[in-house]
Amino acid sequence: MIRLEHVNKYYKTDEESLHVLNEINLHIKKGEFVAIMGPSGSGKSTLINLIGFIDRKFEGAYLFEGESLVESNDAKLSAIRNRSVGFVFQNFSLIANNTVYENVELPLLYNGYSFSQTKERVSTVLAKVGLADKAEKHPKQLSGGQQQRVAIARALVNEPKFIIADEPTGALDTVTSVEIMELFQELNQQEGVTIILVTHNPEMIDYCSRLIEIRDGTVIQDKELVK
Ligand SMILES: Nc1ncnc2c1ncn2[C@@H]1O[C@H](COP(=O)(O)OP(=O)(O)OP(=O)(O)O)[C@@H](O)[C@H]1O
Repeated sequence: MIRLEHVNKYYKTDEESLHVLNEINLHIKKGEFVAIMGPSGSGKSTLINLIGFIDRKFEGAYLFEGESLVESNDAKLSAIRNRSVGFVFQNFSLIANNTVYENVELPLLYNGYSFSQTKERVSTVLAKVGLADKAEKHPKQLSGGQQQRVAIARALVNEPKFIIADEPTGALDTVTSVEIMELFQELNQQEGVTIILVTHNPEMIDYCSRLIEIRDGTVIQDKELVK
């Protein structure tokens, strides 16, 4: 599904050029649950921004479902991003003044769904993440773990091809982190959701099917994890 070939990325200033991704070759298949680990500054965010169609300024090829996106303009890339990828962040990124329902509904607003289709989809994903009874609450009335479940529901509501979760448990306590990782695992194993997880926490890789380690912009290890 995701194929990177000889990808190099530089951040250039007047004085210097920083080589942040160095000859990345990666193939991520549908249904995988991939952990990306590496020290701070190793290039993880740069890599997921590229995979998530946020950044298209790099050298090399990105083939998504066999199609090269290098020539796509910003409008086409946003359209692909909206229908292909759901994002989950460390800080949840929910809108405080909106209800849970309104937060989850947001990605659907641009897609021309009817009121009843929207309601059906939002109810389905809220049930999937265990929040069927919280639709009318506001984020601040929920625990951190529940807020992250709302963010996961929002990421899923458009039925994306894959999910990028950037340190999704970074702001949560240990027990809640386990619950969130179990939810990701369940979504991956039972619903076939493809997940790319960035984490600093080695305990999180127990839930994943593959580990990619990055150092100084280079993949230093890429292995399947046997359960
Ligand atoms: N917009 C930018 N302009 C210049 N340099 C940048 C920019 N964004 C990132 N960098 C540099 O690129 C390198 C890789 O950064 P990146 O954010 O991808 O690392 P990371 O592995 O995600 O780190 P962290 O775990 O701290 O989030 C770092 O040296 C960083 O300082």
